[in-house]
Amino acid sequence: MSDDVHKPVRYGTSLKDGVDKIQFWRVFLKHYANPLNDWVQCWPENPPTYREHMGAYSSEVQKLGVELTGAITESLGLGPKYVSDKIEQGMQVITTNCYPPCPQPRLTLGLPPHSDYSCLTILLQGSPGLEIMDMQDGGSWKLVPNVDGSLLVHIGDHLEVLSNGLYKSVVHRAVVNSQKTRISIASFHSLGLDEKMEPAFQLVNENHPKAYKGSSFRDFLNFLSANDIGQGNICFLDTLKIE
Ligand SMILES: O=C(O)CCC(=O)C(=O)O
Ligand SMILES: [Fe+2]
Repeated sequence: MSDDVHKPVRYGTSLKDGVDKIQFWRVFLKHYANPLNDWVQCWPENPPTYREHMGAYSSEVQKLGVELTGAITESLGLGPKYVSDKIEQGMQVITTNCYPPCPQPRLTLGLPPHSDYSCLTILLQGSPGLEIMDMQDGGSWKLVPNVDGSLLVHIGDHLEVLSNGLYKSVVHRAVVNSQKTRISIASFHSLGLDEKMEPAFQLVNENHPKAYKGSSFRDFLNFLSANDIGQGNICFLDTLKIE
């Protein structure tokens, strides 16, 4: 069990076990994954096929993350290579979330409302439980249907920053149920640990002044380690906004 958010391999039950005030109905395993050869030997040895199977999944989903980032920067008029090479060399964190059945699911959450710090998150869910906040419907929670074999893609905080607010990061949470264990696998794609994400200068002008400060993945980890985000009153993106 580790509450040090800077560790490259962590498992635990809450966001920061024993530190955060509110505990959530989740166990997780979280580890770095890119470049695979640098990290795979730190991953769990059991079950014996874990490294092989998760390694194959991580590499494929990393390629998809690079491709999607290219398509998104192209849609912003920045060209497909604006950050995709940096994403290719950058951080990939894989989190496997396990939400056991909960006798009183209405009294807790699997994960509290949050947006991901990443540029992009690619999520595989085994059964429904992910909810997103629908800003076009007064901020109400909408359950994301589970389509077998499909992947879900979230815009993260760093893409909101890069686009100077044209793309919005998605606020989401995980709910639990009393019937069966739910598993999800999230792959977070970002720049290198110390590389700052800044709004693209091409998207900053008189009508759209720079709306966010630059920040790195390490800045996010420092924020996470200093704050209890499960209480719902503080989020990383808000600390980056320039009023
Ligand atoms: O389990 C889910 O559907 C959401 C997981 C998630 O939001 C996360 O790991 O950041
Ligand atoms: Fe998330």
